[in-house]
Amino acid sequence: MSTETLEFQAEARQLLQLMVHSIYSNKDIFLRELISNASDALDKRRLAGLRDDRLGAEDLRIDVEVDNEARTLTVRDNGIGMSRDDVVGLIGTIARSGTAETLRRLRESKESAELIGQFGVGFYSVFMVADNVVLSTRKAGEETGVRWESDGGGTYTIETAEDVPEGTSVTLHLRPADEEDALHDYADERRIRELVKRYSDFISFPITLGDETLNSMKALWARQRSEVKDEEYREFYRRISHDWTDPLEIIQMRAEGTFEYEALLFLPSRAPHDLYQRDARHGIQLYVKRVFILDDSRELLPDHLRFVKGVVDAADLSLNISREMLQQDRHIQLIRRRLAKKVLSTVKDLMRNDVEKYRTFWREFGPAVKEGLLDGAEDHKAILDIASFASTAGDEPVGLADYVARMKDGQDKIYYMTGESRAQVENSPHMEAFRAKGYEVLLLTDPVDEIWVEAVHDYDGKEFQSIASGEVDLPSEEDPSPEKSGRYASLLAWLNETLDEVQDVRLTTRLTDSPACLVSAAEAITPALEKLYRAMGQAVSPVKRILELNPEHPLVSGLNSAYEQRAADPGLTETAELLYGCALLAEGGDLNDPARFAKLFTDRLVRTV
Ligand SMILES: Nc1ncnc2c1ncn2[C@@H]1O[C@H](COP(=O)(O)OP(=O)(O)OP(=O)(O)O)[C@@H](O)[C@H]1O
Repeated sequence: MSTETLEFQAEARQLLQLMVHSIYSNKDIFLRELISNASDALDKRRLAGLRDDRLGAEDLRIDVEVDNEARTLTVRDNGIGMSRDDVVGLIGTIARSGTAETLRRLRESKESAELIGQFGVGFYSVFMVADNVVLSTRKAGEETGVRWESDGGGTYTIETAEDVPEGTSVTLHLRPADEEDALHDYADERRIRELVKRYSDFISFPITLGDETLNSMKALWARQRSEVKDEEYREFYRRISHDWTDPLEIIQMRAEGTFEYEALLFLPSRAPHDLYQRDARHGIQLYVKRVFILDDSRELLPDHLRFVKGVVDAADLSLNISREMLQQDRHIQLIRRRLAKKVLSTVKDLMRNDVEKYRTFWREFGPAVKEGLLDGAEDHKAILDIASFASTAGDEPVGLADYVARMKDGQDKIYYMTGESRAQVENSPHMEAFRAKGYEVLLLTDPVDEIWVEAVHDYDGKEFQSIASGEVDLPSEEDPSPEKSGRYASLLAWLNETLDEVQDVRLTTRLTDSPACLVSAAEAITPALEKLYRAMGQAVSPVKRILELNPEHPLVSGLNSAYEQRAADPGLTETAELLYGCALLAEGGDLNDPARFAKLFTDRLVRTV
């Protein structure tokens, strides 16, 4: 058979370069990557066998062989194998999205090694320890096999091979050991034994070296928590999550009775890069009686908990269950509800007992969890219970229960303001009276906050109230006196007519230092939400807002007197425009015509110098 020489795809080549000139400290991990791939291939084979007798295989296993003389190490499985196209497409290419980005991060990052596994580039890690690699494989059910070989440079060779058994074997020609470079002697059986035990003990297929089985094969989720070492959990987490940081929290569950299942879940300690991408992978694998069935099982946890990783092993499902069937299955829905509850209650415990961990969790995943406030009401209360928000009360985020406990006498609402940043919200004029009177205000600055506050009515019977929309009714606050309103009546009417941008002009007690602010009508959408809808491509007609004036401010009272004396003065119209513009700028809004504002403003300044 003729041998073909092919080039690695450009990104793959770059990645190989990184591996060959590896500066990563932990080169041991190549073995775990190979075993992990072999185990995946065995899972696929077992599943294929369940669905098609011809693909079944006895004695699924992973064999490791070392040849000290030849300095080779082979990892062989009798799993699903690969066709020629598979080899070219999967091994010669990095097919997953985000590769360019990954490479950039790999090059720049100090924690580079931690990124290798995350993006499905595991196989290439063999070039950290080998200067030549041969992969022989035959796909289950196919007649002929394939032999692939590369030294990790720009090219590889590929040829048809007749005498290859079903499954895959990968033979590494090992580079000379160099302890200084943390390149150990991987032809040393003791080392191999130790590495398999450390990294791959829980793999559910036997991993053998000669006659010896190296791993215990115990499914971690079926073992008592007290029997499992933290290190074993961490390794397992790494395998299923491709995240090299340790998990934040481990959750183990077991349900007995009519419908039995076991679950082992992990809360990661940092958000994956694709958390907010629509096609982001979910982290739950489904097993049925220890047999791997599916990963990326979206049905097992609601979307807003998509970052949770782990395994669910259900005893009573059919091995033939498909994704479509999962969506319909009543038991699955039950599991989903229980898992979601358990995750939220675990976070609640952290909030009480381990604030550091809780804070990490909420910082990384809070915005995703809050998406759960937008759909069915099921977990609203549990989500609000574990939510925390920046607040005017201090630098640390506060929970709603704490907010409610601190509410002032007579206060019956939870005050909040949404916006793009803490500074913007905190310095906005709307905050003035609340600050002056000592009311705590929550500062909601995640984009999702704009939406959920519309959907959720109250917490613990206390209504959410935006301080930037509707009328403020601070307890014990009096409305601007009727007498004062009378004195300002003609100014208000005139401004209302003059300023096209506003829907109404009125007096307020909301302000102490600023002359004016803009508020949304109680039922209207906020400017931020308007912006958000536009960004999502929805047509929204511009929403007019209400200009509120502080009658105690010299600019407002002065304008009132001036208007009484010389209503026809065109300078007053400019003052009105400037007043409106200042109110918009103060809350971080965008002026319609910044050049005109700057000009009017400059003209005024000229008169003062
Ligand atoms: N022993 C094997 N048997 C069958 N297919 C394999 C084997 N090893 C690798 N492959 C195929 O090659 C693909 C690429 O492997 P690689 O290790 O580079 O990435 P991955 O396994 O997808 O991601 P990760 O290593 O991060 O889990 C695998 O997804 C799998 O389809």
